[in-house]
Amino acid sequence: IPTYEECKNTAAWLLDQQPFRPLLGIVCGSGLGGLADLLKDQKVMSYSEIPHFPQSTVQGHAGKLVFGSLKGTPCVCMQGRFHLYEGHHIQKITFPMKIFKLMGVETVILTNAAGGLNQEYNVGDIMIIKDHINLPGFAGINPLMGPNDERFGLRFPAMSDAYDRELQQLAEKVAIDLGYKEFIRRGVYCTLTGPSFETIAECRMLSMIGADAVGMSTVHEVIAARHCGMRVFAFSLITNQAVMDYDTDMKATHDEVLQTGKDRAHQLEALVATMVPLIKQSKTH
Ligand SMILES: O=P(O)(O)O[C@@H]1C[C@H](O)[C@@H](CO)O1
Ligand SMILES: Nc1nc2[nH]cnc2c(=O)[nH]1
Repeated sequence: IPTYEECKNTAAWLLDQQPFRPLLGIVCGSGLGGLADLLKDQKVMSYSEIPHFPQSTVQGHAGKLVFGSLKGTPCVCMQGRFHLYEGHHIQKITFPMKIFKLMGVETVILTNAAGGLNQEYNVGDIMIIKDHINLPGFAGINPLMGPNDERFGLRFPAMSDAYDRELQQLAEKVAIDLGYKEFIRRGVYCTLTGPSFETIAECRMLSMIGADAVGMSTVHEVIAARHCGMRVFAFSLITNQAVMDYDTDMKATHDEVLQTGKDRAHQLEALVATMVPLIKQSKTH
């Protein structure tokens, strides 16, 4: 488990290596690493060269930290995130959020690939996350377990306002302006640990408890980011339909997940590129 001092060291090391003082952090979901291409004057670092950073092990997660400028906003982008199923300790999964905070990041945009549970959703839909269900949390898996370091945040942080409502509205407006009305959604994301995809009975249960999409990430990062006071906006790309019916041969595959990411890359990039300059930061840069 990284200590506060180790987090400080990593943040200082990263600031030392390159000229950007990022105000915005972006996390790329499976197959969505192309978002990093939005950044200009890039300075790219491999996770393997960054002190205390875990390594990416999943196809579609390059394992690179990219600094750069997006229409004037200094950004840091994780091209590759960490998942519980890779065997990382939960506090390693959220370590980059602490590093973001210590580098001065104010707002985090997280993205993921998810299965659509809501029967009205189609593959290729972009779902603005309005809330989450931390199902592993029900079984005692929460990134804030263990001693609390007050330098990051409160022992008992609220999560009822985890997903910034102003940013949700902004994203919806931008999406409509870009002509995405037909495939922009707003819904509840539920995380599971993976790596197995869900059974039919599990998908039915998740839908009944109020989830619109299911994935294997994001929630832990969001909890950590909110704990240390960053604003959070997140969206899911619905890469596949969750299988809800015994009368079908349909099944989830990582290949389909990556393919849908490729197919929608252009629209996702336009959404983020249009949104970012409209996000007010408290610091000037
Ligand atoms: O990092 P994300 O949540 O986008 O990745 C999802 C969950 C699994 O890692 C993978 C399954 O295809 O996609
Ligand atoms: N758990 C889960 N994660 C996903 N990531 C992309 N699609 C899915 C899915 O159907 N289920």
